Formats: sequence, C-alpha cells, structure tokens
Amino acid sequence: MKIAVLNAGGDCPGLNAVIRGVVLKGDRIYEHEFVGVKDGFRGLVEDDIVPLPRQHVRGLSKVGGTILGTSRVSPFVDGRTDRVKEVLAKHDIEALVAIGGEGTLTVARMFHDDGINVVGVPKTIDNDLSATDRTFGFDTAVSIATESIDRLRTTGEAHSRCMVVEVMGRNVGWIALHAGIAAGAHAILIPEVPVTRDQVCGWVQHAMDRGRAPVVVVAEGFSFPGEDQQASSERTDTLGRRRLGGIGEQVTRMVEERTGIETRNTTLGHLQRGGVPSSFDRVLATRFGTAAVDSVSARRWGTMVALQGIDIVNVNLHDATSALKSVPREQWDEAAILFG
Ligand SMILES: Nc1ncnc2c1ncn2[C@@H]1O[C@H](COP(=O)(O)OP(=O)(O)OP(=O)(O)O)[C@@H](O)[C@H]1O
Ligand SMILES: O=P(O)(O)OC[C@H]1O[C@](O)(CO)[C@@H](O)[C@@H]1O
Ligand SMILES: [Mg+2]
Repeated sequence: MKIAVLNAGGDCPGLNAVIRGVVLKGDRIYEHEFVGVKDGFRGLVEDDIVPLPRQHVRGLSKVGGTILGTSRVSPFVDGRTDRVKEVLAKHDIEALVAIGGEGTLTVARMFHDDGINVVGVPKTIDNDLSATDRTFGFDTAVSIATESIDRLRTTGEAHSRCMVVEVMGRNVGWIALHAGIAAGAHAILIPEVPVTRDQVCGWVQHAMDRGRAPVVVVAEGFSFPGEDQQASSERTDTLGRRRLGGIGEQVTRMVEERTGIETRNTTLGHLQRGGVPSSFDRVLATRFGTAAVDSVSARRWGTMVALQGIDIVNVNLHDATSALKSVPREQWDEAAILFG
C-alpha cells in the first residue's frame, strides 16, 4: 500500500519518532511504500509530496522538530476536499497517517467523513486531547518547564524576589500544573480554576514571610475571574486565532504593586517545544507510530491510536475530537494544599 505521512499544527518533540515508527514497521512488516507531505496540509493542497524511504528516518527518534516541516495552512479549498483527493489520487496514495492536535484530528475526521482513508496520531505538548491519557510532547514540555523553574528559583532566592513563570498549554493547564508541582511552586494558576488577585498575593506573601522566594506558575490561558478575555497579543496565527500570552507580565505587575515585593516575569514560550524529546516521549511516539501503521494495514479508517493506562488502543476520531481534556478541579486542589 502507498501511505502518506503528514503532521500539522505546532511542532512537538516526538514527531520524528512517530514518523520513524510508522515507516520502519510499515517497511519491515508490511512492505508498504511511504511518502511524506511537506508542511502540514500545505503539502496536500500544493502537491508537495516527497519520498519517505526507511533510509530517511534512520536515527530520528531523538531528533526534535519534524523532518516534514509543519504549518497551520487549511486543507480546504472553497470549503471542499476535492483538491486533496486530486493530489492523493495523482500519487496513488491509498491512506493518510495524520499526526496532530485537536485541529489536525478534526480535519482527519472530516476527511474520513468525506471518504478519505485516514488514521490519526495524537500530538501536542498541551495534553488536551480527551481520548488518550497522554499525548507525546507533553512530558518533554513539562521537563523543560520544570528545569527552567528550578533555575528561576535559585536566582529568585539570591535576590529575595518573586518569580513568575508563564507556560504554554493553550486553553488548559496541564503543563502549568505538572511543572508547578514538580518544581514546588507556591501558586499555580490555570484556566480551569478561578483564582483571585488576593489569593495570589496571599500565597506570595506567605511564602516570602517563611523566608522563601515565591514562585508563581501561570498558564498562558489563565485569566482572573471577571475578565472577559485571555491575555493575548494583537497578532493572530494563520487560522486568525489570537496568540495567547501576556498573563505572566500582568500577574508580575499586579504582585509587585500590591505586595511591594520585587517581582520578575519569564515567559518560556517556544523553548517548551524545542529540542530533543524525553525518553518517555520517544517511547510513546514510537509506539504510536508502529500502532498507527498496524491500524492502516487493518484498514481501521477514521480511528486514532491512543494511550489508555499502559496500552495502545484505537479510538474513534469522532470521540477523540468531541471535547478538550481539561484539568479536573480535584487535581488542582491536591496541589493547592501546598501553595503559599
Ligand atoms: N475546525 C477546523 N476546521 C477546518 N480546519 C481546521 C479546523 N481546525 C484546524 N484546522 C486546520 O488543521 C490544521 C492544524 O490545526 P491547529 O493549528 O489547531 O493545530 P493542532 O493540530 O490542533 O495542533 P496544536 O494545537 O498542538 O498546534 C490547520 O492547518 C488548520 O487549517
Ligand atoms: O507556535 P504558535 O503558532 O505560536 O502556537 C503556540 C501555541 O501552540 C502550542 O504550543 C501547542 O498547541 C500552544 O501551547 C501555544 O498556545
Ligand atoms: Mg490545536
């Protein structure tokens, strides 16, 4: 079978390990032929398809980024999939492995509904996909954020400052919660849980009074109760969505004004997506890749590979894209016992 591999949306540590897993198992066990789609759906619309023999994926499981490139270009021309079908047919491509977050997988579901043979693989540092216990990339992002917070703590302690750290995660607080717990933050602010300015300043002051340099971790999607919009730049991504970010600076100013404690903000940004994947993500991504090629070979169209417990399973793409996985209140409550 001739199979195209595509990744779309933001890049994510582990993408190359998935691609390697798909191609190596597909070549060795099933003797499939592979091609790569360049830069997400752009390659499908603009007919930018490249050969993907096993020699091209050697040694890739530890390499960050993606050898295919990625983008947020839409696959729909005049709202239709005709162009995609035309390009797939031109190259005799029978199936598509689509690696992506909720956006890419929503498109994969629409492709499936439209008769295109597709299997999905869940990717995102945000860990916000409901049908899988973990997405690859999340563990790496949490490790980078944790190490960064550890480093910020020592400089904070040297100067008796409060350190605020803004992390990614879009509309959910998974990265903030996990990195915050791991690094022993004195407050963790996430979009799912309303927290007032008074609470934040209370935790900061309490930590300071105990002789600690307060550390506040804030997810980019957090906003204080009553604020109608998340902090974002005026600039938008290619889908026209406002780019989140800026809440760390707002929290920093607020803490300094209200408590008088000298405070600094650090926004970790794309550092959280760069560089080598953690060993956990290499393993998960490799398992997802090899399972995805099994799904293609079994013609389980319209499904996505997922991690449930320690098992890789297949779930329906409709179920996988129906709701975002947000942080349950109880998990934040567990962490909040130790704030301040
Ligand atoms: N609801 C939608 N309808 C049609 N196309 C969509 C939709 N959502 C996303 N897309 C397309 O899917 C692609 C990827 O979407 P998006 O940028 O949201 O990334 P993602 O796959 O969710 O990954 P991540 O959010 O982790 O970066 C884009 O090319 C975009 O054009
Ligand atoms: O790379 P971009 O387009 O700036 O997107 C940033 C967004 O992508 C993610 O890194 C992954 O979805 C989010 O955490 C973040 O809000
Ligand atoms: Mg998305």
